[in-house]
Amino acid sequence: MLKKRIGVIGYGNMGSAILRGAIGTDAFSKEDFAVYDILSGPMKRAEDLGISTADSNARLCDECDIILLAVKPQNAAEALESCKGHLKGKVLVSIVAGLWAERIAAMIDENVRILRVMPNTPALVSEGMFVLCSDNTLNEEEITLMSQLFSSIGIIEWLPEKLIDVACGLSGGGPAYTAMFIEALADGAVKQGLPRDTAYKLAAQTCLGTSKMILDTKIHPGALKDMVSSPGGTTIEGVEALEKGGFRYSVMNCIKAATEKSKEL
Ligand SMILES: NC(=O)C1=CN([C@@H]2O[C@H](COP(=O)(O)OP(=O)(O)OC[C@H]3O[C@@H](n4cnc5c(N)ncnc54)[C@H](O)[C@@H]3O)[C@@H](O)[C@H]2O)C=CC1
Ligand SMILES: O=C(O)[C@@H]1CCC=N1
Repeated sequence: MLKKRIGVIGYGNMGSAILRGAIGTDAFSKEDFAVYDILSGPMKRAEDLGISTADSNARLCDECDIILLAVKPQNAAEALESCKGHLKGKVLVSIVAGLWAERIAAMIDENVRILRVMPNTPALVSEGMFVLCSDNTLNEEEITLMSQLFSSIGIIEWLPEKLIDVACGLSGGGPAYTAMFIEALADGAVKQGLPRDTAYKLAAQTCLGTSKMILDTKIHPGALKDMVSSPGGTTIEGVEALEKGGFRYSVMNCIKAATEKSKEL
């Protein structure tokens, strides 16, 4: 068990993915966490896993040293309001998209050390991508603990806060775009006669293997593409079809749209 307890405000998609990912590792146990959610469903899901729950955000803050804010951007002000007077001297880790640390500090008006983090849902299977904000007010021990928490369930990267919006556009939302790509690959294969379950398996493992090659061998993505595309072969036919459909332009526009939205939130 850790010396510090982590309280999670909002046990939804992301809060539960982080928590369930972390308690599935050797580094953390259920006793290291507590949860509060305004809805009974998420509270019951946490309790069913043996995670302790508090009866309010204020009580959760009193019981924990580090508070992970994992509510939707539109609920952040209300959640922070309910913590007022209970955060002094604590660490607040916010995963809320588009909510700058300065705004959080102004909302709580207390002596709180703040860290922004941009996570993603593959945390649930310990393959998350976490961008941690290097402009923060944590002490060395807290930075070590946060690095330990997030690297137990994925890869971490420290970036200045001005780059968190683009990280939100790329890795925060990326699982949705990747899942759409996998679905589209599978649809294409189903059209060509492959059974659907087999098509999902082939598509997902192909994305997993390609990602692993890029991360492990550091091969340039363009070199990997060239390695597969034989002259006059099958793959270059597919590459041409993707380019005709504006594939790269669409993907670049997707990241632009998501980044701009994060800036607007
Ligand atoms: N879902 C994702 O893939 C990612 C989400 N994020 C960020 O994570 C945050 C949470 O997103 P999701 O988990 O998708 O949302 P969600 O809607 O699945 O979960 C939010 C939870 O917060 C609870 N909640 C709302 N107001 C509350 C309050 N005042 N006190 C306590 N609990 C409260 C809700 O009942 C809900 O269970 C968002 O700010 C989002 O920007 C960041 C990266 C990826
Ligand atoms: O779209 C959303 O609200 C969140 C932020 C990052 C990924 N998903």
